[in-house]
Amino acid sequence: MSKFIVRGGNRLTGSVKVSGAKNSVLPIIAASLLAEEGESVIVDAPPLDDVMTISKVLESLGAGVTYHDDIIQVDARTISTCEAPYEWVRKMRASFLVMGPLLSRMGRTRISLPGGCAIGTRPIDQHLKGFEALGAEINLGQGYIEAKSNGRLRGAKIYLDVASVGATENIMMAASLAEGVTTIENAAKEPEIVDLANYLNSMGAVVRGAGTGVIRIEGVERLHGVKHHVIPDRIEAGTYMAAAAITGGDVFVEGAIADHLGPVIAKMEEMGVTIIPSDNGIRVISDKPLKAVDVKTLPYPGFPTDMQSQMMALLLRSEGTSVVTETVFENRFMHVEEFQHMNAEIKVEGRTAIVTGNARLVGAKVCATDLRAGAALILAGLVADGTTEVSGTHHIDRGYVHLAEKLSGLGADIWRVSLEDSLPEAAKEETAKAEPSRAASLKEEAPGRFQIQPSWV
Ligand SMILES: CC(=O)N[C@H]1[C@@H](OP(=O)(O)OP(=O)(O)OC[C@H]2O[C@@H](n3ccc(=O)[nH]c3=O)[C@H](O)[C@@H]2O)O[C@H](CO)[C@@H](O)[C@@H]1O
Ligand SMILES: C=C(OP(=O)(O)O)C(=O)O
Repeated sequence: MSKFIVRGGNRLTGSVKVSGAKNSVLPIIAASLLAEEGESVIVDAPPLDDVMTISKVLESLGAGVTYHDDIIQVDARTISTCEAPYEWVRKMRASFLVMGPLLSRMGRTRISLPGGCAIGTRPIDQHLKGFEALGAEINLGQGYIEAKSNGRLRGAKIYLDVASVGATENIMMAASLAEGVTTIENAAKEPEIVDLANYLNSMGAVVRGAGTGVIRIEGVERLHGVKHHVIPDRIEAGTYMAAAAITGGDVFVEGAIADHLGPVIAKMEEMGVTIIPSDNGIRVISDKPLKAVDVKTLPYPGFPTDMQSQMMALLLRSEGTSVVTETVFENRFMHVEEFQHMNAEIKVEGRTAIVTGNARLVGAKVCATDLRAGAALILAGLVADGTTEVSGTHHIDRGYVHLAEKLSGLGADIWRVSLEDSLPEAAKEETAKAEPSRAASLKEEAPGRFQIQPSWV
């Protein structure tokens, strides 16, 4: 068990480097399953818990996976089963992305149903509709989904009822080895879709139109392993941009691609933040009071739902009242209650949250209910009076590499404590309440009891 401790009040300055995109690397690792020849080498793979989870899924299928210095190597020539176990699929929805590759390469697959999660029910009907259109027979039972095809999948025209990122990716991967041409209409347009298409194309696939609403895939007979560099994580970048903006800072977010962050940049500029994009990153200068703005999440190129909670933290510190509308997920306001523990005034009405600005945030014990909620609470902690303790760190570890270290590098007063079970209750209580100086001295007094959490590597 661990938590982040944040002491508010520091202005952030300096430079922070963005890691590879979680939402790119996960489908790309899944797509490596399609390589019947050669090894796949995925560079700039961030050492995230989600990356470990998908690697475990691949290993359970018989693939060889190694990780070293942000490089993942996958040998999928050795896959021996097409059944992905509950043990790993339950941990992360993106595990379901192995279904398309397995179905098209092996002609059959059985995968545990991915669970719903805090932010919404997250059905998979569009993935299954796509597989059926490609000729697969789908059966559901005992918590598993089975898909079978009689020979090769056959290309088809598929219209997605919602522009689902995961369904677009799963269908693109399945269609890459299908016979004939597949067209996905109302496809998702996210940069991660383009990254996956580039990866598939360098493996030998023929995918055209990624990044637009219509993607055309001409099936090929075989794909091979390649080396690929994952794009920088636009949501991690947006989170550090928000950290600079909320603290009145001046931060260079190295590696951030302005083209991928259009709506985030537009909203921050509307708030009065100066954004200077360059070839190798984005500089964010926040030297004026922030102005309230309204935000509505939408599929790309709209405002990303994965930045909604971080934006709400900023709006709490802006002048005026803002309206935040979440249209992508039906339950993505769980952070509101946690913000309220920090003295925030927010009223939720259905999919809309009315945020009262100029909040005097106070440090509190709060819980990350999902990945981005955790990031948003840390942002609020950076400007709160006193100390904020954010638990639920396993959510944050899914998507942020060395978050405390990166923020400390910019001057934030944040660190992570891990309480070993052996620590007496009284000491745990004391530490939980401790001021940083006290926690630091406890670290020295009891070496081994406190530690920076190791990453999975
Ligand atoms: C690993 C990954 O890339 N995760 C991202 C991906 O998730 P993910 O791929 O799961 O998100 P989707 O784009 O599929 O979901 C968008 C909406 O479509 C609905 N839906 C989806 C599939 C389906 O078959 N039926 C259906 O109704 C969902 O419930 C949701 O309301 O895109 C989301 C939306 O940008 C991001 O928040 C996630 O960070
Ligand atoms: C919702 C997210 O991810 P996932 O789809 O992996 O749950 C996210 O990255 O904010």
